[in-house]
Amino acid sequence: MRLEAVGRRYRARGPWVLRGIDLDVPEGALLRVEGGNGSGKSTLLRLLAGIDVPTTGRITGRPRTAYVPERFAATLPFDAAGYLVHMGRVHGLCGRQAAARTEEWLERFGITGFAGTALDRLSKGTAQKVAVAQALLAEPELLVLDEAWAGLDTAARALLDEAVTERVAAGGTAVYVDHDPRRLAEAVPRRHRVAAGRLTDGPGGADEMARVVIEAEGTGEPPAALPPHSWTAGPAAGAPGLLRIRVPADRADAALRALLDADPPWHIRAVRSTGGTSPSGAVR
Ligand SMILES: Nc1ncnc2c1ncn2[C@@H]1O[C@H](COP(=O)(O)OP(=O)(O)OP(=O)(O)O)[C@@H](O)[C@H]1O
Repeated sequence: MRLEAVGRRYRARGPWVLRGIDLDVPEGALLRVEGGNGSGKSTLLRLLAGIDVPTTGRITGRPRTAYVPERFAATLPFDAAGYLVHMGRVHGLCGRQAAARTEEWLERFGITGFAGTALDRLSKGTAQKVAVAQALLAEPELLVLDEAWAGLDTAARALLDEAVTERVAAGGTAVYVDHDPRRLAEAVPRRHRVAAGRLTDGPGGADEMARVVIEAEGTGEPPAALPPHSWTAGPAAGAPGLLRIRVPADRADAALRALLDADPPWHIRAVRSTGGTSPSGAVR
């Protein structure tokens, strides 16, 4: 997806909240958006999620997208399970898949007991889990998370961390805002800062954005030497026996070495770079 000269203001002749935003959102990228209060982070995320449109400029190449808003409006006339099934259908799942994923995510978040509870009667924490589950259950190509961790308990926050890194390792893209500077830091996000309506690269800059995705086939356990949260395995990676690893470019050699030195060694199926200033392309 690409943003070209995107601007947004909420009133004709009102102040520009965002202006002249050019941004590439490549597949397999993890983007963190930072900025002060009221700087326009949520505005940018709503544009990325496709629930708002730019006043000027254009957004092209939108993938299948799911969004967790900063505030979940739990006013729809559904119970928790009914809402998740409905959202699964909205995201393109068939009825049976939507029901199965609903059951799975209610269980993963430990809220199966609230399946039949009306949305507006859920506690804030449980409602937030439902808000997050609706975005994760359809395995979107682009996941947009606006402070999605806020209000979740420790176990649910860890589950969301894991789900996001899994999506990204599987080739999806995630964009997030979170007040905790350490959020997903181990997964080494590309950082962007919104200030005075403009978007700049955060600390790190373009050269450090390059990531390498490695696909390997094998039968053993993923090597312990791989960085934590860097890989996804089996069906989540696209096929049984497949391991998909996403690491900063400067750690790719070490990851390849760990795969080749494993017993039995992993067969390297593909290596490609994403983001950064280096050209991307598959190498076999
Ligand atoms: N729907 C709206 N109508 C009018 N003004 C809006 C609307 N949404 C946001 N704004 C204004 O746009 C500016 C940026 O708001 P936005 O919520 O995008 O910032 P933010 O960086 O996410 O803020 P915070 O960190 O406080 O959540 C603010 O001045 C806000 O008042």
